[in-house]
Amino acid sequence: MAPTPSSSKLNQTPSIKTPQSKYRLNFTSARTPNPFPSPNPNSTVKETPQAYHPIEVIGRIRDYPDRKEKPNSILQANPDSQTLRVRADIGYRDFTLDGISFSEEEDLDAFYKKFVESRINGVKLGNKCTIMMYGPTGSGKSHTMFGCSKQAGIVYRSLKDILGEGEEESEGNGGKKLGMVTFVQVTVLEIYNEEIYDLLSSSGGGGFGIGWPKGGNGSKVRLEVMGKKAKNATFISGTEAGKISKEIQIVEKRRIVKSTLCNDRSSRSHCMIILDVPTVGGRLMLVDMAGSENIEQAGQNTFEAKMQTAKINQGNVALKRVVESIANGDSHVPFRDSKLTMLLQDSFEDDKSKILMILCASPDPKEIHKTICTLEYGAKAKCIIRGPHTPNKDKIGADDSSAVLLGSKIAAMDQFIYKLKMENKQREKERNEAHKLLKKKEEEVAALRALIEGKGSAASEEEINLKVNECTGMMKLELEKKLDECQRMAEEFVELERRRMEERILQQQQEVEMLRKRLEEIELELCHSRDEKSQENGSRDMDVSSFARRLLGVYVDEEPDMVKSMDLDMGDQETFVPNMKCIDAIKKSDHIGIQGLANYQHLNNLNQVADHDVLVEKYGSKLSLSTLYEEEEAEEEEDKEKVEDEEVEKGVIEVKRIVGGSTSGINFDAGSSPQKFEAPNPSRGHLEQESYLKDGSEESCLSSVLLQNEFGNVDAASSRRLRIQNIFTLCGNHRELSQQIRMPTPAKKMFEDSDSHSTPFIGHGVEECVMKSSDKENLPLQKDVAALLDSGKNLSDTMALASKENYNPLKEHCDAQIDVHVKWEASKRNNGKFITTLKVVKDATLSDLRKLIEIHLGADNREFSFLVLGDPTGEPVTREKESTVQAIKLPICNNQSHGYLACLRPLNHLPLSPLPATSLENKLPLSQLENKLPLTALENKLPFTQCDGLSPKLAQRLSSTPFMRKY
Ligand SMILES: Nc1ncnc2c1ncn2[C@@H]1O[C@H](COP(=O)(O)OP(=O)(O)OP(=O)(O)O)[C@@H](O)[C@H]1O
Repeated sequence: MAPTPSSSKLNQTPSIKTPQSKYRLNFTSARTPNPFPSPNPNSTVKETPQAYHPIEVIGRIRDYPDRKEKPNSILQANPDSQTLRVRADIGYRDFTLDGISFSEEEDLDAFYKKFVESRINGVKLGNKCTIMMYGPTGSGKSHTMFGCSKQAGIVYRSLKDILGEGEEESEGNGGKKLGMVTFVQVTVLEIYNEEIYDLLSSSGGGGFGIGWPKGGNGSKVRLEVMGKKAKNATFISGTEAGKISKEIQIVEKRRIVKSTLCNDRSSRSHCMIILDVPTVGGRLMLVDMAGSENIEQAGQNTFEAKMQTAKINQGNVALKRVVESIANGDSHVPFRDSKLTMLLQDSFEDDKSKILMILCASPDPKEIHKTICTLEYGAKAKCIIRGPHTPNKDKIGADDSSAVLLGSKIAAMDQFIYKLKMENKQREKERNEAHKLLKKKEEEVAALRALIEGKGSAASEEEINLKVNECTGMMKLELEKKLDECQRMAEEFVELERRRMEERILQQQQEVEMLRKRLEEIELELCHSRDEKSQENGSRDMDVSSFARRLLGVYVDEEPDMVKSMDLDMGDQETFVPNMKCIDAIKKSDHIGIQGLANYQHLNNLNQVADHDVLVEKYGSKLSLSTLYEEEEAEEEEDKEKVEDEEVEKGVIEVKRIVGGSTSGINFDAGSSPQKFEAPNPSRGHLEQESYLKDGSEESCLSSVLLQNEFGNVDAASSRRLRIQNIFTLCGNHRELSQQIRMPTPAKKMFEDSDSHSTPFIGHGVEECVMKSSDKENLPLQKDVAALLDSGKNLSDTMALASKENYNPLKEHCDAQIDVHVKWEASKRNNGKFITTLKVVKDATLSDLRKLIEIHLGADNREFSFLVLGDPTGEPVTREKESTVQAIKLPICNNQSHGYLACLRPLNHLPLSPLPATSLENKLPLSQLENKLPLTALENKLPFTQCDGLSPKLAQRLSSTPFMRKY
């Protein structure tokens, strides 16, 4: 067992084991003198003027006088009488106390005098003292406090000391009696189960020695604690110690006691006797505490006993905590944990109060554990140090540290304050700047207001104008940018279109060139065909050859002086051209309505004869040839001159035969040369013409007139007549051309869709006109014209009449017959060449129509089949079905003339025409053609079929070219 530090070394070495001993040790040198001198002369406690131990601990070791065999004591006091050694089998443990007293050695009187009497003397002097009895049950606490029959206890002795027994002091004391305090007030309280009972008071009555109950809590008065004292506690006062002591002993019997294993009459409550000395203000508190044993050790097994023991221990434990707290220097001392500590608070806090703790212990080895606990408790209580004025003065060091801490805190706060000040200055500076800025803005606002309100609208107008100018400038810039962009885009577009047009023109030029070459081939083919069939067909081939030459001549670069105009005011030589038209019109006449190729050729030969002979005579052969052919071809024609001369001779013979054999209005001098014609006899004009028509001859009297007029061998009347005849013809031509231009959309569109733009449909109108002119039904018209000529009316009236009357017979004629326009089917290699227009009866079938077409085709005949255009199947009509299909089933191409379209599909797939599928006019925009005046030589060379679909202006120009109307 570790030795307990000796109390004797308290002032020398820090032997105290309590945690807060360091604080206590720091002030050992500043101890104040003990105001209550220890009665024990052997006490080692040194009184210091500044600090002292408020609790003096004395050990009281009981004795067992009743036992015969005393147990070996485990307690042994050192020679200094301040160290108690607890011996055990395994060692010992020393406890330093303020005094040790063995009851065996010192009875109560000696003990009282040694350790208590001095305290009581202080009470008599007005001091306060608390004497507590602490120890386990059966350790002699009550015995020491109250004594026994043989010995008086501390209570009596104290009362005796305080009240005295009437004995006067000796003269050595100055003749002054110690018993000058004549009475004391005594209060006896019981603290049981954390309740305070007034043992001097009972419900059943009061007064000393009168009717006190023997026990139990039934008559006890429970008191409340007010502050640090029991409220309304009963006290007894007296001057006689014996009586009071007796009374105390009597009421003490009212305490709750119970028999335990340790004590037959174990006190179960704390008893507190308060002796107040009113005359001096002294107080003596005597506390007999209940046993501090453990519950198990007390043998309390029942629930009530355990609860009771717990309550008792609650007071002891609370007192123990208070002592420890004070010893540890805690800022809080748990006085309120129990009623006992609450009543003892003044004893611990009052500087004038002194505590004497008597530790009662048993030397019995069986009680060694309780003994050690008691000694430990006392040793801790002994460590309590009180300052000179307050019990917690030992916290000065902490205060110093707190001061340092506070100083550092203050410094930090100063620094923080400085920082705040700096920030405040910065913000103040910012605020001033903001204030200045605000003032400046306010001034600006005020100036603006003044400007708006005061200075009037002039300034505002200037500002507005300035802004408007700015906006205008910006908009102008944007507009210029957009204009530049548009200009650039336009230039790009124009350039693109220009390139496109150039490419197109180049392509068209190539096409024209190709067309020209193809025409030359056609001419050659026709020449060959003529050569081959010249013997069979005679003069007809000559006509074809002549026609081919004419056609070829169209595409020869025209001479600048070449006349192609239809102006009626031209000279006689200029009438050659319209006369050619008349001749061509006459060629078209046929009594069955079919364009007779033989008649056409024959009449053409007549033309050739007239042209050639007259021109040779008048202008020379070269000039005559140059108007019809190219000069280069003239050389070639010289090789064929003989053949042509034969043809001319045949034509002249034919003309002579016609004129001579008929009664035509044109009289040829049979005996004269072919170049000489007689003027027609107007009086016989009708008859001659009628006979001519009846004769069925194809030649027209007008042709004769033309020829006669062309060569200038006619008189003025005949010339006038000839011109009117030309007008008549031209009016018919013009009408038909106009009809073609006004052709309704379906029919026109049909031609366009069938890629038949190059179809010479305009030619149909001319032929039709000629046919009607040559028809019998046209006789009245021609008679009217003749009469008109005879009457000498002007040309305009004549022309108007011709134009007007020229149309009516057609309608009547169409009632019995229909027009069938025959053409080849258009393809990539074939442009849909127009063949002719045939007149057939309504009942005619395709088989009948085939016969006529084959006759018309003649040498160019080839196998073909009819296409019923518009048929969804697109299939041609088979040969077997042609006899069952009527011509009127063919698609209508002209609603006014009841024309029908017979489209032929070649079966041998030979290219009928080398013309390209597209032509220049079909590609060029109409507007371009209209505006492209005058026409170039290239355009004048275009075939007549190219006029179809063109604008009237352009078509008229093209159709006015006489060489282009026939092919
Ligand atoms: N020093 C002593 N000399 C003679 N007898 C004693 C002494 N101490 C105690 N006794 C006797 O021992 C018995 C118990 O003592 P006491 O009642 O004083 O114990 P206690 O500590 O008060 O116990 P409890 O706490 O239970 O009240 C008593 O009969 C008492 O007479």
